[in-house]
Amino acid sequence: MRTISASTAGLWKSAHPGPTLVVTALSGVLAVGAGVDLWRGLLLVAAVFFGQLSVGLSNDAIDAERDRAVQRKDKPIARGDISVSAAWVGAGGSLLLALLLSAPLGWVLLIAHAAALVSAWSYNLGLKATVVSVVPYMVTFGLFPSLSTLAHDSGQWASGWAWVAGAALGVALHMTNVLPDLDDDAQTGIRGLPHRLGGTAAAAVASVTLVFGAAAVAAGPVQWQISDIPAISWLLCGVVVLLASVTVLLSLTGRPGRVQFQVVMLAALMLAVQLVISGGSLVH
Ligand SMILES: CC(C)=CCC/C(C)=C/CC/C(C)=C/COP(=O)(O)OP(=O)(O)O
Repeated sequence: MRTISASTAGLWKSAHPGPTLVVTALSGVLAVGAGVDLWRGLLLVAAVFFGQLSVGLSNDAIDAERDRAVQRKDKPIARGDISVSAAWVGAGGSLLLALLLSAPLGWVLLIAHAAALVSAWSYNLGLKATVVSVVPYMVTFGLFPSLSTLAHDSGQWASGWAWVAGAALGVALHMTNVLPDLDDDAQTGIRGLPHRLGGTAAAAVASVTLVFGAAAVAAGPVQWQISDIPAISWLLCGVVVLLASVTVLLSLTGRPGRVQFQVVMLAALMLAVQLVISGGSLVH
């Protein structure tokens, strides 16, 4: 019989803990940048955390058969550590909590968060195997900065540049997240956009979109007046260009893809921190 702690550990591992924590941290940093009150910020961070748990758990529940077929050692369901139904209960409960925690922040925020989650679940439910696999990532991450600005009392949508930057980072995340799984996916019939492009081209697209996202975060808040970009933004933009080059170089040298995904997540966090340090506003 499985112990409670082993099941909890399995559920946590199944929820894609790395991306869950990074996306949750991003919501916190952006909430600070948007000047959200402490209690509203905490509610938002908790809502985003549970929303991400629901995305990660449902992803593994849906992929269970395929992951078993290729004997994925990193998947608790495929290893037999937890059951598919446990993952579904966790995913459903987390989704409910995400929506309940979003509701006190206003109905526009609730709808925006629900839309971001529907988009992410649509990836899990089938879009991941199609040529438009990147679209849910663009929609979810395009909406993402607005979750922080809508959580503010003034309840505004984020500016266009923030949608563009979020969508661009979403593309980079998708392109690099699938890199380590290209062979397993080929065996189980998953042919999303990065699979069709091939590993090196996907890494190249990730690098270009990463740099584009960094440019939008640096120049967007100053209405693309290049001379007004603060020194700290230039500096962090330079670091992102370096990270983007590393992403391509790692692919060209045939290194395992997990590192590229971690590089993109690090860059996304850095860009959010840059926005806060430079005092850039998400709403103009
Ligand atoms: C739009 C969207 C899904 C946003 C969610 C943000 C994010 C990066 C979540 C991580 C969990 C996840 C669904 C990864 C993709 O799984 P996979 O099945 O491609 O890869 P896997 O084999 O590692 O589970």
